[in-house]
Amino acid sequence: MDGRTPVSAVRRVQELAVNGFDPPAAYIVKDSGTGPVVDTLLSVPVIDLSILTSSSTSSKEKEEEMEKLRSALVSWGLFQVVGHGIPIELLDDVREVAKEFFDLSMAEKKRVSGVSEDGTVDDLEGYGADSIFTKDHVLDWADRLYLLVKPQDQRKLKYWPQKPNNFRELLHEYSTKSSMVAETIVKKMTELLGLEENHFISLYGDQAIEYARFNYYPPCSRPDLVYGIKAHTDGGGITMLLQDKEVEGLQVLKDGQWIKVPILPHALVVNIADQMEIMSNGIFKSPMHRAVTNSEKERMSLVIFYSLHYNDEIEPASALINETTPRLFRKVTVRDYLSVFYPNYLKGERAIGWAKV
Ligand SMILES: O=C(O)CCC(=O)C(=O)O
Ligand SMILES: [Fe+2]
Repeated sequence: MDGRTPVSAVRRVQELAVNGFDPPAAYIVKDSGTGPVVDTLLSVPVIDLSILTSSSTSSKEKEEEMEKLRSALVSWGLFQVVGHGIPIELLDDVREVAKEFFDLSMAEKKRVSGVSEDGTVDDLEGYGADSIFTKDHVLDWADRLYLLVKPQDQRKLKYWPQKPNNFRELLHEYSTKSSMVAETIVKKMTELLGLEENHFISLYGDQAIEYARFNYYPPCSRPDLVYGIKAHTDGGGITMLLQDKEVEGLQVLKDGQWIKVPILPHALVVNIADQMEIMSNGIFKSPMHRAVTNSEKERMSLVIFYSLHYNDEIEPASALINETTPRLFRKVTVRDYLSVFYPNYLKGERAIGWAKV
């Protein structure tokens, strides 16, 4: 990473938003604006995880829920999960503490920033906004707090806010509980693919990588011209997202149409990411998704990314490859994949083509 001085690295979108002026050119989308979301009868699948985990549900119910999960993974790559077992109070508390963090003064927030005062991006972790690698990528209307959560001994606590004072504890607790949910879901995915139970274990084992990203989207006077986060797929294995409790914004691309992901206040949104698309030989889809802003209300989301370790090699499971379903992807290291992924992500393009055979 070189040390150029991008406007967004010095200023935060929150600072740009307070004056209510039109967004600067660097944030404005180049095509014809953010465009309409099609009204459709299609609705994002909702999976009740408790049906799959409880000993008191019948095998018929379990089969039906597994079938729903299979169809969600194959045709959407994104679904909402209820019955996940994370206490509602914890979800509310972690959202609240994150909101309190973004409400702190700019000086206080910048104490946990990976960006120096002169705008040099020292570290992608910490409080920051989009980092600029190329001049031509359009900036997102968002500020972020990005923290490595696992492996635990690699946490950079200097970027973990000490204010609000229960922030660290709540993030730790939330991420521990959400890892367990991720583990359950990944095991069910393994079962659906007919693979050996531990096939994807490195997604949540000791060496797995887990990042938390708090996205803060200030209101924008021209939501028709900017994205909170531009269309992208995620680069990890799977992603778990806690939406704002009141303000919508997330959309997923399904069969060429952008579809809103409605708010279910205590559900988690789970999406497949690129590593899993590769390992499942394209059976599970890593969907394009994006978030839009609005002119009245700030919005926040908390996203946890689960990735294999950088040194791991990923490739389609051999049991999924045969004469009728040929191998779609090469063997690549996670490190190489992510190094191709990131510049593409910033440009709003998919990287997965690079890993195709
Ligand atoms: O804020 C959202 O709803 C989407 C965030 C997201 O997709 C991401 O951080 O990768
Ligand atoms: Fe995402």
